Amino acid sequence: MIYTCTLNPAVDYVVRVEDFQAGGLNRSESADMYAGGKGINVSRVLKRLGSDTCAIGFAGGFTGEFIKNELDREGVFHRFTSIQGVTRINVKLKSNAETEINGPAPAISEEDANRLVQLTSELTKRDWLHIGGSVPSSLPADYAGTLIDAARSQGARVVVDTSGAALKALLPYNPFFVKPNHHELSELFDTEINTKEEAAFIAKKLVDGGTENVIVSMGGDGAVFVNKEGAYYAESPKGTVKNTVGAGDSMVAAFMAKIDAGLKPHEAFHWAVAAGSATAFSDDLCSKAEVEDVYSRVRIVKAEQEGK
Ligand SMILES: Nc1ncnc2c1ncn2[C@@H]1O[C@H](COP(=O)(O)OP(=O)(O)O)[C@@H](O)[C@H]1O
Ligand SMILES: O=P(O)(O)OC[C@H]1O[C@](O)(COP(=O)(O)O)[C@@H](O)[C@@H]1O
Repeated sequence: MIYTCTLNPAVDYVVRVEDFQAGGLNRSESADMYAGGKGINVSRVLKRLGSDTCAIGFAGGFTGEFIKNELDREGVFHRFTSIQGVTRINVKLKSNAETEINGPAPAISEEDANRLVQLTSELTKRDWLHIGGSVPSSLPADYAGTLIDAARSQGARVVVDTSGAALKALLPYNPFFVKPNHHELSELFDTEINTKEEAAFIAKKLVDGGTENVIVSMGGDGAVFVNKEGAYYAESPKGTVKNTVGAGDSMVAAFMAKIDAGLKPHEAFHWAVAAGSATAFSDDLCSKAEVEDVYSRVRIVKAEQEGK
């Protein structure tokens, strides 16, 4: 079972405005709400791809109820730890450009935090623990590390999809897989990554440091995969981009699903790029059929030298 842990889930409120004017009255053409947050998106895609998954994390208030109801509707199993506060709403404004406003997290009590640690300590060596998204500031700085230790005590496999200080703090735990985008990787190494070669060079540093598999996603420019065996580059297929929210999460879901099904890491990478692009080309997250359709249009090539 792949457990996805979203410490700071969100209702994603997606509004489309024809020609957005900052400071003026704008009327939206459409407004849709989705159960969001990195792990929740990953679980939704895993379910669509036919993998066993369970979404965990903290949820509270009417927005927390909305998320649980949506997951029920899609048949995604979940075991959220209930909190007193209200789960945030993240605004995704689609106009001439895509603008995102991600809200702060509600406070998490020590008791609720401990209940989630207890839950992750019940995972077994057949399970995965995916930790995704931002970490509420009310939690202790080493909280996500505590979750990892708890899950690993029984042998669960750990995947990390966070950014900034949270990602930096979790790398010493040697995750099985991380998927920063090139901006997040640039920030982590205080550098600027513009090309696939540069992304592979920096990703190899993560592999040398103990992370087993690294995908660096680069939006419409594709992605790079690096592990101990070498590096691969992928081009994103061309298509009409409708929504890139959750494209990265879709990649992560497909990579885990295919490794879990026994594929080699570079083959799982091929599926991961297909899933990312399939989501970019659809209004919501990708379906299995959409991923299969895009798969044949993804080109991956092995880099000539490891890390190049
Ligand atoms: N404009 C696009 N055209 C085609 N594929 C895309 C586009 N944007 C994203 N993707 C696909 O989704 C993946 C993840 O997107 P990216 O924006 O890098 O991740 P994140 O959502 O984590 O920032 C990319 O590697 C690519 O496969
Ligand atoms: O926890 P964070 O970093 O604020 O991110 C949460 C947001 O990221 C998402 O999970 C989308 O992530 P990606 O676009 O990176 O796949 C949204 O659903 C959510 O609003």
